[in-house]
Amino acid sequence: MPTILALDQGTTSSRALLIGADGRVLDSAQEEFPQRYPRDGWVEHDPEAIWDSQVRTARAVLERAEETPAALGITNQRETVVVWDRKTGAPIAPAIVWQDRRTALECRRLREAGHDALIAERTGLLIDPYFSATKLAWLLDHTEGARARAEAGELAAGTIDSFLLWRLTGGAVHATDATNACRTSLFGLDAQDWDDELLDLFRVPRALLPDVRDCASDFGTTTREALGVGLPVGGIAGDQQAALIGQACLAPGMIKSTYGTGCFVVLNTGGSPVRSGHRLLTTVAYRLGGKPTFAVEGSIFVAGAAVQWLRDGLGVLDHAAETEALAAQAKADSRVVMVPAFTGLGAPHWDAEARGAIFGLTRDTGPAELARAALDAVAHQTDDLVAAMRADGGVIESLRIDGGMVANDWFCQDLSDVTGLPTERPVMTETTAMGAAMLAGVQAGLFASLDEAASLWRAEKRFEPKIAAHARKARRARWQDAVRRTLVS
Ligand SMILES: Nc1ncnc2c1ncn2[C@@H]1O[C@H](COP(=O)(O)OP(=O)(O)O)[C@@H](O)[C@H]1O
Ligand SMILES: O=P(O)(O)OC[C@H](O)CO
Repeated sequence: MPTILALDQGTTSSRALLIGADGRVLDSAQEEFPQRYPRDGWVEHDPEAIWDSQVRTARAVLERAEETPAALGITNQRETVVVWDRKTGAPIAPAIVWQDRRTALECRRLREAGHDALIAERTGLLIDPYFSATKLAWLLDHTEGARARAEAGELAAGTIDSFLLWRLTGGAVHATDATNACRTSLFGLDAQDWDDELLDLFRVPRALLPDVRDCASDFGTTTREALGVGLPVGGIAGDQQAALIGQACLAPGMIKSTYGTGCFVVLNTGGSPVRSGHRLLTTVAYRLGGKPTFAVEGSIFVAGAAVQWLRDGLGVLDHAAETEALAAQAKADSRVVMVPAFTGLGAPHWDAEARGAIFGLTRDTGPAELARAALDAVAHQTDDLVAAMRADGGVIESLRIDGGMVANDWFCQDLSDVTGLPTERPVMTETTAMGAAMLAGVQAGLFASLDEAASLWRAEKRFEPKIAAHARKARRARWQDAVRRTLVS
C-alpha cells in the first residue's frame, strides 16, 4: 500500500507520521523541543531545534518504513516567523512564535493610525501581534544589519513551513502555501498574493518573502542530505487548516475545533470570503487548482498551554494526562475560575495586554481545583467563539474535535456541557497530519480528490451535553464575569 510521510511541526513538538493510503497511521515519532520566554509576553523558538527535532523524527520513521513513501506533506504552527541567510541557510535570530506579544505597542500605533479597515478588508485579519507582519518587521529592525541585507535580497523569511521546505530541498525552493501566507497580514485574500500596500505599511521587503502556491502543489524534492531520500513535497497547509481537511470538513457549514497549545475553531464557509461582525478572522481554508475555499476562524492562544503551565510552571503535575483524574476529583462546590490570558486574549476579545488571573481561591483550593479550572477555561473560551459564530449567523449543531487535549475524556465531556453541543472525536485524532497527507496524496495521485480522501473519516466517540440549562447558565455567567475583570483594553 502506498504511504505518505506527514511532518507536523507544532508549537511544542515536532512529529512525523507515516500514513497509509487507507488513512491509517502506520508509524510515528515525536520530539518536544524547548520553549523560550525571555521577557514578559515574549515566546521564542530556536529554529535549529525545530529543524533538528523535525529531521530526527522524519528519519526515525523513514528508517523503520518498509517502502519509501510516495510523497511528503508539511503542516505547521502558523504565524511564527524565521528569517535566514539565503547563502548559508542559517537563521539570523530566534523564531518569534505566534503567541509572542512584543509588537503590541506597534499594533496599537497601527490601530490608532486608523489602518484597521484596510487590513481587515484586504487580509480578513485584525491588527494584533499574533500575525507575522509586525514580528518580521521587528526582526529586521532589531537584528544588526538585517533590514539592509533584506532589501539587498540576501535574506529569506517565512513561516515554519517555508523554513523547513527550504532546508528539506537544500535551498532550492523558497515557497509557502496560501493558508500560511494568509496569516501574515501581508497577503490579499482577493488577489491571493502578497499585497504591495501592506508590504509598505508593515515595512516588509517583498524580496524576503516566499512564492505562494496552492496547498497541493509541486514544492520540490527533499535532498538526500536532509532525509536520506528524495521525496516529492506535494502538500503544505497551516496546522489548523490541515485539521479542517483532516476532519473532512470540506462542505460549507462544517466546523472543527482543535485543542493543542492553543485552540482554534474553524468553520468552512465555501468559495467566497465571509466577513465576521464579531471579531473572528476570515482565512483561506485551502487552495486547490488556484481556487481558494475560505473559512471563519476563532483563535484562542492558551488551551493545552494552561495544562503545560500547571505541569512546568507550577509543578503540580508530572504529565498533562493527570488533569483528567484530578479534574474528576475537584470539589463539586469549587468556584475557581482561571482566565489563562498568559499572552493576552485572542478572539473574540483581542486584548494583547490582558494577563492571566485566577478567581475564587479558597483555603481548600488544590491541584485538583486548578486542573479543573484550566480545562474548564478552554471549554468556556470555545463557547465564546461559538457564540460569536452564531451571532454572525452561523448554524452550529456539533463540533468535530481533535488535538492533544481530546485524549482527555473529562475535558471532552466538559466541552460538551459548557457549549451545550455534541462533540465528536474521530478515530484518527492526528487530523493535522492527516490533512497534510491528504494534500500530498492528492498531488501524488493517490487520491482522486480531497473528497475521496475525506471519505476515510470516522467518529470514534460522541459526547452529549449532560448538565441542566440553568447550571450551564450559572457557569457561563461566572466565566464571563471573570473575563470582564481580566480585560485591560
Ligand atoms: N490528556 C491530556 N489532558 C489535557 N491536556 C493534554 C493532554 N495531553 C496533552 N495535553 C496538552 O495538549 C498540548 C499538546 O497537544 P498538541 O496537539 O501536541 O499541541 P501542539 O501541536 O500545539 O504542540 C499540550 O499543551 C498538553 O499540555
Ligand atoms: O501548534 P498548535 O497546534 O497549537 O497550533 C498553533 C497555531 O497554528 C497558531 O495559529
